[in-house]
Amino acid sequence: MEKVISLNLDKVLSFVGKAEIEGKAALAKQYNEVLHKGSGKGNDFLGWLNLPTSITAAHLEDIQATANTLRQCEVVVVVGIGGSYLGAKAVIEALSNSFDWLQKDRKNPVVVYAGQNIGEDYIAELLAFLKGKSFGIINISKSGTTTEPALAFRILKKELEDSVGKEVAKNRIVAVTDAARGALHTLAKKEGYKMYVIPDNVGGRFSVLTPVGLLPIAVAGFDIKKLVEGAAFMEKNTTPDVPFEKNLAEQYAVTRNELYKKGKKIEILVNFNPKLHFFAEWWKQLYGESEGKDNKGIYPAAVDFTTDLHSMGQWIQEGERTIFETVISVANAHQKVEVPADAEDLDGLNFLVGKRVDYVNKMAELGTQLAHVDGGVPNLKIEVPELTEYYLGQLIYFFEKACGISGYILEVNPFDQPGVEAYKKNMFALLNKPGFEKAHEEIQKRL
Ligand SMILES: O=P(O)(O)OC[C@H]1O[C@](O)(CO)[C@@H](O)[C@@H]1O
Repeated sequence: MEKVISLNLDKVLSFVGKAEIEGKAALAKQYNEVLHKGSGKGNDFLGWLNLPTSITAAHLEDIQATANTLRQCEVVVVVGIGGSYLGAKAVIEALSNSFDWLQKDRKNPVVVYAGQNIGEDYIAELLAFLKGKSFGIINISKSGTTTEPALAFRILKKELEDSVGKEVAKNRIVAVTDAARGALHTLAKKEGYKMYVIPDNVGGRFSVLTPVGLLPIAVAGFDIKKLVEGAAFMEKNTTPDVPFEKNLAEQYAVTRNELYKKGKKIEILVNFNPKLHFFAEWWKQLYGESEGKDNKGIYPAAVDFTTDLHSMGQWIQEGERTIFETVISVANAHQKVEVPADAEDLDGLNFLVGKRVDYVNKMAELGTQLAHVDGGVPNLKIEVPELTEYYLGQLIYFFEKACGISGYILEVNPFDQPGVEAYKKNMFALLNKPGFEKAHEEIQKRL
Protein backbone atom coordinates (compact mmCIF):
# COMPACT_ATOMS: atom_id res chain seq x y z
CA MET A 1 0.00 0.00 0.00
CA GLU A 2 1.12 3.52 -0.82
CA LYS A 3 2.33 5.44 2.23
CA VAL A 4 0.38 8.51 3.09
CA ILE A 5 0.57 11.48 5.44
CA SER A 6 -1.78 11.08 8.39
CA LEU A 7 -3.81 13.34 10.66
CA ASN A 8 -4.16 12.51 14.34
CA LEU A 9 -6.83 14.34 16.36
CA ASP A 10 -6.41 12.46 19.67
CA LYS A 11 -4.97 15.48 21.47
CA VAL A 12 -7.84 17.70 20.39
CA LEU A 13 -10.63 15.55 21.72
CA SER A 14 -10.56 16.90 25.28
CA PHE A 15 -11.33 20.34 23.79
CA VAL A 16 -13.67 19.43 20.95
CA GLY A 17 -15.46 16.10 21.23
CA LYS A 18 -15.43 13.42 18.56
CA ALA A 19 -19.19 13.83 18.23
CA GLU A 20 -18.83 17.57 17.61
CA ILE A 21 -16.30 16.91 14.85
CA GLU A 22 -18.35 14.14 13.30
CA GLY A 23 -21.44 16.31 13.61
CA LYS A 24 -19.88 18.67 11.09
CA ALA A 25 -18.86 15.94 8.63
CA ALA A 26 -21.87 16.56 6.41
CA LEU A 27 -21.14 20.28 6.29
CA ALA A 28 -17.53 19.69 5.26
CA LYS A 29 -18.67 17.26 2.58
CA GLN A 30 -21.24 19.74 1.34
CA TYR A 31 -18.55 22.42 0.97
CA ASN A 32 -16.17 19.94 -0.63
CA GLU A 33 -18.90 19.29 -3.19
CA VAL A 34 -19.40 23.04 -3.65
CA LEU A 35 -15.71 23.26 -4.52
CA HIS A 36 -15.98 20.44 -7.04
CA LYS A 37 -19.19 21.79 -8.59
CA GLY A 38 -17.65 25.24 -8.74
CA SER A 39 -20.77 26.75 -7.22
CA GLY A 40 -19.23 28.69 -4.32
CA LYS A 41 -17.63 32.08 -3.81
CA GLY A 42 -14.48 32.71 -5.83
CA ASN A 43 -15.32 29.90 -8.24
CA ASP A 44 -13.29 31.53 -11.01
CA PHE A 45 -10.15 30.59 -9.03
CA LEU A 46 -10.53 26.83 -8.80
CA GLY A 47 -7.84 25.87 -11.30
CA TRP A 48 -5.74 24.34 -8.50
CA LEU A 49 -8.43 21.79 -7.62
CA ASN A 50 -7.76 19.24 -10.37
CA LEU A 51 -4.33 20.58 -11.25
CA PRO A 52 -2.13 17.67 -10.07
CA THR A 53 -4.01 15.03 -12.07
CA SER A 54 -4.17 17.23 -15.15
CA ILE A 55 -0.47 18.06 -15.44
CA THR A 56 0.88 16.24 -18.49
CA ALA A 57 4.21 14.47 -18.82
CA ALA A 58 5.00 16.76 -21.77
CA HIS A 59 4.50 19.86 -19.60
CA LEU A 60 6.80 18.49 -16.91
CA GLU A 61 9.42 17.60 -19.53
CA ASP A 62 9.30 21.09 -20.97
CA ILE A 63 9.80 22.61 -17.51
CA GLN A 64 12.64 20.18 -16.85
CA ALA A 65 14.31 21.12 -20.15
CA THR A 66 14.17 24.83 -19.27
CA ALA A 67 15.46 24.01 -15.80
CA ASN A 68 18.36 22.07 -17.32
CA THR A 69 19.40 25.14 -19.33
CA LEU A 70 19.29 27.34 -16.22
CA ARG A 71 21.15 24.68 -14.24
CA GLN A 72 24.24 25.47 -16.30
CA CYS A 73 24.49 28.73 -14.33
CA GLU A 74 26.29 28.88 -11.00
CA VAL A 75 23.44 30.85 -9.42
CA VAL A 76 19.75 31.18 -10.28
CA VAL A 77 17.84 34.10 -8.81
CA VAL A 78 14.13 33.46 -8.26
CA VAL A 79 12.35 36.81 -8.36
CA GLY A 80 8.87 36.88 -6.83
CA ILE A 81 6.88 37.63 -3.70
CA GLY A 82 4.11 35.84 -1.75
CA GLY A 83 2.69 32.95 -3.72
CA SER A 84 5.22 33.66 -6.45
CA TYR A 85 8.14 32.47 -4.32
CA LEU A 86 7.02 30.86 -1.06
CA GLY A 87 5.98 27.48 -2.51
CA ALA A 88 9.28 27.04 -4.33
CA LYS A 89 11.28 28.14 -1.32
CA ALA A 90 9.25 25.88 0.99
CA VAL A 91 9.96 22.77 -1.09
CA ILE A 92 13.59 23.63 -1.88
CA GLU A 93 14.45 24.30 1.78
CA ALA A 94 12.63 21.16 2.93
CA LEU A 95 14.67 18.99 0.55
CA SER A 96 18.04 20.74 0.58
CA ASN A 97 21.11 20.20 2.68
CA SER A 98 20.87 22.60 5.63
CA PHE A 99 24.25 24.08 4.64
CA ASP A 100 23.56 24.04 0.93
CA TRP A 101 25.08 27.44 0.16
CA LEU A 102 28.38 26.37 1.76
CA GLN A 103 28.79 23.22 -0.35
CA LYS A 104 31.85 23.50 -2.58
CA ASP A 105 31.48 20.47 -4.83
CA ARG A 106 28.09 21.42 -6.21
CA LYS A 107 25.79 19.43 -8.47
CA ASN A 108 23.12 22.12 -8.44
CA PRO A 109 23.16 25.87 -8.90
CA VAL A 110 22.77 27.99 -5.79
CA VAL A 111 19.17 29.22 -5.72
CA VAL A 112 18.68 32.66 -4.18
CA TYR A 113 15.65 34.89 -3.98
CA ALA A 114 14.90 38.51 -4.78
CA GLY A 115 11.86 40.73 -5.06
CA GLN A 116 10.40 39.35 -1.83
CA ASN A 117 11.39 42.53 0.01
CA ILE A 118 12.51 46.08 -0.74
CA GLY A 119 15.70 45.91 1.32
CA GLU A 120 18.36 48.09 -0.30
CA ASP A 121 21.16 46.33 1.55
CA TYR A 122 19.69 42.96 0.55
CA ILE A 123 19.74 43.82 -3.15
CA ALA A 124 23.18 45.46 -2.91
CA GLU A 125 24.58 42.37 -1.20
CA LEU A 126 22.94 40.13 -3.78
CA LEU A 127 24.50 42.15 -6.62
CA ALA A 128 27.89 41.86 -4.91
CA PHE A 129 27.44 38.08 -4.56
CA LEU A 130 26.51 37.75 -8.25
CA LYS A 131 29.55 39.73 -9.46
CA GLY A 132 31.79 37.51 -11.58
CA LYS A 133 29.37 34.53 -11.36
CA SER A 134 27.28 33.13 -14.17
CA PHE A 135 23.67 33.60 -13.18
CA GLY A 136 20.17 33.22 -14.52
CA ILE A 137 16.85 34.73 -13.46
CA ILE A 138 13.37 33.29 -13.10
CA ASN A 139 11.04 36.26 -12.89
CA ILE A 140 7.67 35.25 -11.45
CA SER A 141 4.64 37.49 -11.12
CA LYS A 142 1.08 36.39 -11.81
CA SER A 143 -0.21 39.93 -12.20
CA GLY A 144 3.05 41.08 -13.72
CA THR A 145 2.62 44.40 -11.95
CA THR A 146 3.77 43.78 -8.37
CA THR A 147 6.22 46.50 -7.35
CA GLU A 148 8.69 44.47 -5.28
CA PRO A 149 9.62 41.87 -7.93
CA ALA A 150 9.41 44.44 -10.76
CA LEU A 151 11.95 46.63 -8.97
CA ALA A 152 14.31 43.74 -8.24
CA PHE A 153 14.03 42.42 -11.80
CA ARG A 154 14.85 45.80 -13.34
CA ILE A 155 18.05 45.93 -11.29
CA LEU A 156 19.03 42.27 -11.90
CA LYS A 157 18.25 42.43 -15.63
CA LYS A 158 20.60 45.39 -16.01
CA GLU A 159 23.29 43.60 -14.03
CA LEU A 160 23.00 40.49 -16.20
CA GLU A 161 22.91 42.42 -19.48
CA ASP A 162 25.88 44.53 -18.39
CA SER A 163 27.88 41.44 -17.57
CA VAL A 164 27.06 39.09 -20.51
CA GLY A 165 25.30 41.26 -23.09
CA LYS A 166 21.65 41.37 -24.09
CA GLU A 167 21.73 38.29 -26.37
CA VAL A 168 23.15 35.89 -23.78
CA ALA A 169 21.07 37.46 -21.01
CA LYS A 170 17.90 36.82 -23.00
CA ASN A 171 18.51 33.07 -22.83
CA ARG A 172 19.19 33.14 -19.12
CA ILE A 173 15.91 34.82 -18.20
CA VAL A 174 12.61 32.99 -17.88
CA ALA A 175 9.32 34.75 -17.16
CA VAL A 176 6.38 33.13 -15.41
CA THR A 177 3.28 35.28 -15.63
CA ASP A 178 -0.29 35.83 -16.80
CA ALA A 179 -1.41 34.47 -20.19
CA ALA A 180 -2.17 37.82 -21.74
CA ARG A 181 -1.82 40.83 -19.47
CA GLY A 182 0.63 42.67 -17.28
CA ALA A 183 3.91 44.49 -17.65
CA LEU A 184 5.96 41.31 -17.26
CA HIS A 185 4.06 39.65 -20.09
CA THR A 186 4.71 42.63 -22.40
CA LEU A 187 8.37 42.79 -21.40
CA ALA A 188 8.93 39.04 -21.85
CA LYS A 189 7.32 39.12 -25.31
CA LYS A 190 9.37 42.12 -26.40
CA GLU A 191 12.66 40.75 -25.11
CA GLY A 192 11.97 37.21 -26.34
CA TYR A 193 12.27 35.44 -22.98
CA LYS A 194 11.09 31.89 -22.54
CA MET A 195 7.70 32.33 -20.91
CA TYR A 196 5.42 30.14 -18.82
CA VAL A 197 1.83 30.95 -18.14
CA ILE A 198 0.11 30.89 -14.76
CA PRO A 199 -3.45 29.86 -15.57
CA ASP A 200 -6.00 32.64 -14.96
CA ASN A 201 -7.96 30.44 -12.56
CA VAL A 202 -5.01 29.64 -10.25
CA GLY A 203 -4.38 32.28 -7.59
CA GLY A 204 -0.82 33.04 -6.45
CA ARG A 205 -0.98 31.17 -3.14
CA PHE A 206 -2.36 28.07 -4.89
CA SER A 207 0.22 28.15 -7.70
CA VAL A 208 3.12 26.05 -6.39
CA LEU A 209 2.24 23.15 -8.71
CA THR A 210 2.36 25.40 -11.80
CA PRO A 211 5.69 26.56 -13.30
CA VAL A 212 5.73 29.14 -10.46
CA GLY A 213 6.94 26.43 -8.11
CA LEU A 214 7.89 23.62 -10.45
CA LEU A 215 10.55 25.50 -12.43
CA PRO A 216 12.64 26.72 -9.46
CA ILE A 217 12.24 23.33 -7.75
CA ALA A 218 13.52 21.55 -10.88
CA VAL A 219 16.38 24.07 -11.13
CA ALA A 220 17.35 23.21 -7.56
CA GLY A 221 17.67 19.58 -8.63
CA PHE A 222 14.49 18.07 -7.18
CA ASP A 223 12.06 15.65 -8.77
CA ILE A 224 8.99 17.60 -9.87
CA LYS A 225 7.36 14.45 -11.25
CA LYS A 226 7.33 12.91 -7.77
CA LEU A 227 6.04 16.14 -6.24
CA VAL A 228 3.12 16.20 -8.67
CA GLU A 229 2.52 12.44 -8.12
CA GLY A 230 2.20 13.04 -4.38
CA ALA A 231 -0.22 15.90 -4.94
CA ALA A 232 -2.25 13.81 -7.41
CA PHE A 233 -2.49 11.03 -4.83
CA MET A 234 -3.89 13.50 -2.29
CA GLU A 235 -6.22 15.04 -4.90
CA LYS A 236 -7.80 11.61 -5.44
CA ASN A 237 -7.98 10.94 -1.70
CA THR A 238 -9.77 14.13 -0.72
CA THR A 239 -12.61 14.18 -3.26
CA PRO A 240 -16.16 14.37 -1.83
CA ASP A 241 -16.76 10.67 -2.44
CA VAL A 242 -13.97 9.76 0.00
CA PRO A 243 -15.75 9.21 3.35
CA PHE A 244 -15.16 11.81 6.09
CA GLU A 245 -13.32 9.26 8.29
CA LYS A 246 -10.73 8.89 5.53
CA ASN A 247 -10.86 12.41 4.17
CA LEU A 248 -7.99 14.28 5.87
CA ALA A 249 -8.81 17.62 4.26
CA GLU A 250 -12.41 17.56 5.47
CA GLN A 251 -11.34 16.48 8.97
CA TYR A 252 -8.72 19.20 9.30
CA ALA A 253 -11.09 21.88 7.98
CA VAL A 254 -13.81 20.90 10.45
CA THR A 255 -11.53 20.55 13.47
CA ARG A 256 -9.84 23.94 13.11
CA ASN A 257 -13.22 25.66 12.65
CA GLU A 258 -14.69 23.94 15.72
CA LEU A 259 -11.68 25.11 17.72
CA TYR A 260 -12.08 28.63 16.34
CA LYS A 261 -15.69 28.69 17.48
CA LYS A 262 -14.45 27.80 20.98
CA GLY A 263 -12.21 30.87 21.06
CA LYS A 264 -9.02 29.31 19.71
CA LYS A 265 -8.32 32.16 17.35
CA ILE A 266 -4.67 31.49 16.59
CA GLU A 267 -3.34 28.38 14.90
CA ILE A 268 0.36 27.76 15.34
CA LEU A 269 1.95 25.48 12.75
CA VAL A 270 4.69 23.64 14.61
CA ASN A 271 7.62 21.77 13.17
CA PHE A 272 10.39 19.83 14.87
CA ASN A 273 12.55 19.96 11.75
CA PRO A 274 14.25 23.22 10.78
CA LYS A 275 13.94 22.30 7.10
CA LEU A 276 10.20 23.03 7.38
CA HIS A 277 10.57 26.66 8.39
CA PHE A 278 9.61 27.97 4.96
CA PHE A 279 6.90 25.39 4.53
CA ALA A 280 5.22 27.17 7.42
CA GLU A 281 5.74 30.52 5.67
CA TRP A 282 3.97 29.12 2.60
CA TRP A 283 1.15 27.78 4.81
CA LYS A 284 0.80 31.16 6.56
CA GLN A 285 0.11 32.92 3.27
CA LEU A 286 -2.24 30.16 2.13
CA TYR A 287 -4.44 30.39 5.21
CA GLY A 288 -3.88 34.06 6.07
CA GLU A 289 -4.85 35.42 2.66
CA SER A 290 -7.64 32.91 2.22
CA GLU A 291 -9.42 33.30 5.55
CA GLY A 292 -8.47 36.64 7.08
CA LYS A 293 -11.33 38.79 5.82
CA ASP A 294 -14.77 40.14 6.74
CA ASN A 295 -13.33 40.73 10.22
CA LYS A 296 -12.86 37.03 10.87
CA GLY A 297 -10.42 34.18 10.37
CA ILE A 298 -7.95 32.13 12.38
CA TYR A 299 -4.59 33.92 12.63
CA PRO A 300 -1.93 31.58 11.17
CA ALA A 301 1.33 31.65 13.11
CA ALA A 302 4.32 29.31 13.09
CA VAL A 303 7.19 28.16 15.30
CA ASP A 304 10.26 25.98 14.84
CA PHE A 305 10.73 23.59 17.76
CA THR A 306 12.65 22.89 19.81
CA THR A 307 14.36 26.21 18.90
CA ASP A 308 11.35 28.36 19.75
CA LEU A 309 10.49 26.38 22.88
CA HIS A 310 13.31 28.46 24.35
CA SER A 311 11.69 31.71 23.27
CA MET A 312 7.96 31.31 22.59
CA GLY A 313 7.55 28.18 24.71
CA GLN A 314 6.60 30.15 27.80
CA TRP A 315 3.82 32.03 26.02
CA ILE A 316 2.46 28.89 24.44
CA GLN A 317 2.46 27.00 27.75
CA GLU A 318 0.95 29.72 29.93
CA GLY A 319 -0.14 32.74 27.91
CA GLU A 320 -3.65 33.63 26.78
CA ARG A 321 -5.56 30.44 25.98
CA THR A 322 -6.60 31.43 22.48
CA ILE A 323 -4.27 29.13 20.58
CA PHE A 324 -4.12 25.65 19.15
CA GLU A 325 -1.22 23.90 17.48
CA THR A 326 -0.93 21.82 14.34
CA VAL A 327 2.27 19.82 14.54
CA ILE A 328 3.95 18.57 11.39
CA SER A 329 5.89 15.55 12.54
CA VAL A 330 8.40 13.93 10.20
CA ALA A 331 8.50 10.22 11.10
CA ASN A 332 11.95 9.38 9.73
CA ALA A 333 15.13 11.40 9.49
CA HIS A 334 17.23 10.65 6.41
CA GLN A 335 20.53 10.39 8.22
CA LYS A 336 21.74 8.75 11.39
CA VAL A 337 23.71 10.41 14.19
CA GLU A 338 24.06 8.54 17.48
CA VAL A 339 25.04 10.04 20.82
CA PRO A 340 28.67 9.05 21.49
CA ALA A 341 29.94 7.76 24.84
CA ASP A 342 32.08 10.05 26.97
CA ALA A 343 34.15 8.53 29.79
CA GLU A 344 33.89 11.59 32.00
CA ASP A 345 30.19 12.27 31.36
CA LEU A 346 30.54 15.84 32.64
CA ASP A 347 27.46 16.90 30.66
CA GLY A 348 25.48 14.01 32.18
CA LEU A 349 24.35 12.75 28.78
CA ASN A 350 25.67 9.19 29.01
CA PHE A 351 22.13 7.94 29.61
CA LEU A 352 21.58 8.69 25.91
CA VAL A 353 24.61 6.82 24.57
CA GLY A 354 23.76 4.94 21.39
CA LYS A 355 20.44 6.74 20.99
CA ARG A 356 19.79 8.62 17.77
CA VAL A 357 19.44 12.40 17.83
CA ASP A 358 16.05 11.94 16.15
CA TYR A 359 14.93 9.79 19.10
CA VAL A 360 15.71 12.68 21.46
CA ASN A 361 13.82 15.00 19.10
CA LYS A 362 10.81 12.68 19.07
CA MET A 363 10.73 12.59 22.87
CA ALA A 364 10.89 16.39 22.90
CA GLU A 365 7.98 16.40 20.46
CA LEU A 366 5.88 14.03 22.54
CA GLY A 367 6.76 15.78 25.80
CA THR A 368 5.85 19.14 24.31
CA GLN A 369 2.53 17.94 22.97
CA LEU A 370 1.55 16.47 26.35
CA ALA A 371 2.66 19.62 28.20
CA HIS A 372 0.82 21.93 25.83
CA VAL A 373 -2.37 19.89 25.98
CA ASP A 374 -2.10 19.96 29.81
CA GLY A 375 -1.66 23.73 29.49
CA GLY A 376 -4.89 24.10 27.50
CA VAL A 377 -3.52 24.04 23.95
CA PRO A 378 -5.28 21.57 21.62
CA ASN A 379 -2.82 19.70 19.40
CA LEU A 380 -3.43 18.31 15.94
CA LYS A 381 -0.69 16.15 14.51
CA ILE A 382 0.11 15.62 10.86
CA GLU A 383 2.63 12.85 10.36
CA VAL A 384 4.77 12.86 7.22
CA PRO A 385 6.65 9.58 6.62
CA GLU A 386 9.80 11.41 5.49
CA LEU A 387 10.80 14.62 3.73
CA THR A 388 10.63 13.68 0.05
CA GLU A 389 9.11 15.30 -3.01
CA TYR A 390 6.28 12.76 -2.95
CA TYR A 391 5.15 13.47 0.62
CA LEU A 392 5.59 17.22 0.23
CA GLY A 393 3.29 16.97 -2.79
CA GLN A 394 0.72 15.22 -0.60
CA LEU A 395 1.10 17.82 2.14
CA ILE A 396 0.75 20.76 -0.25
CA TYR A 397 -2.44 19.51 -1.82
CA PHE A 398 -3.85 18.45 1.57
CA PHE A 399 -3.44 22.00 2.92
CA GLU A 400 -4.81 23.58 -0.27
CA LYS A 401 -7.89 21.39 -0.30
CA ALA A 402 -8.54 21.85 3.41
CA CYS A 403 -8.14 25.59 2.97
CA GLY A 404 -10.87 25.75 0.34
CA ILE A 405 -13.28 23.74 2.51
CA SER A 406 -12.33 25.65 5.65
CA GLY A 407 -12.86 29.03 4.00
CA TYR A 408 -16.34 28.00 2.92
CA ILE A 409 -17.15 26.72 6.43
CA LEU A 410 -16.09 30.18 7.66
CA GLU A 411 -18.37 31.67 4.98
CA VAL A 412 -15.72 33.80 3.32
CA ASN A 413 -14.43 33.82 -0.24
CA PRO A 414 -11.18 31.86 0.23
CA PHE A 415 -9.86 32.84 -3.19
CA ASP A 416 -9.60 36.62 -3.14
CA GLN A 417 -7.35 39.02 -1.21
CA PRO A 418 -8.87 42.51 -1.40
CA GLY A 419 -7.17 43.58 1.82
CA VAL A 420 -3.66 43.59 0.40
CA GLU A 421 -4.48 46.55 -1.85
CA ALA A 422 -4.66 49.08 1.01
CA TYR A 423 -0.90 49.33 1.61
CA LYS A 424 -0.21 49.34 -2.11
CA LYS A 425 -2.52 52.34 -2.69
CA ASN A 426 -0.84 54.30 0.10
CA MET A 427 2.64 53.39 -1.12
CA PHE A 428 1.81 54.48 -4.68
CA ALA A 429 0.26 57.70 -3.36
CA LEU A 430 3.36 58.43 -1.27
CA LEU A 431 5.63 57.67 -4.24
CA ASN A 432 3.46 59.89 -6.48
CA LYS A 433 3.06 57.13 -9.03
CA PRO A 434 1.38 58.34 -12.26
CA GLY A 435 -2.37 57.96 -11.78
CA PHE A 436 -2.09 58.56 -8.02
CA GLU A 437 -1.58 62.37 -8.13
CA LYS A 438 -4.80 63.16 -6.28
CA ALA A 439 -4.18 60.45 -3.68
CA HIS A 440 -0.66 61.88 -3.31
CA GLU A 441 -2.05 65.30 -2.37
CA GLU A 442 -4.52 63.73 0.06
CA ILE A 443 -2.00 61.52 1.80
CA GLN A 444 0.47 64.39 2.22
CA LYS A 445 -2.12 66.12 4.40
CA ARG A 446 -2.14 63.14 6.76
CA LEU A 447 1.60 63.17 7.37
O1 LIG B 1 2.43 37.06 -8.50
P1 LIG B 1 2.10 38.47 -8.21
O2 LIG B 1 0.96 38.98 -9.03
O3 LIG B 1 3.33 39.36 -8.35
O4 LIG B 1 1.61 38.59 -6.72
C1 LIG B 1 2.42 38.21 -5.65
C2 LIG B 1 1.63 38.14 -4.38
O5 LIG B 1 1.03 39.39 -4.13
C3 LIG B 1 -0.33 39.23 -3.77
O6 LIG B 1 -1.12 39.48 -4.89
C4 LIG B 1 -0.70 40.19 -2.69
O7 LIG B 1 -0.46 41.48 -3.12
C5 LIG B 1 -0.41 37.77 -3.38
O8 LIG B 1 -1.72 37.28 -3.42
C6 LIG B 1 0.49 37.16 -4.40
O9 LIG B 1 0.89 35.85 -4.10
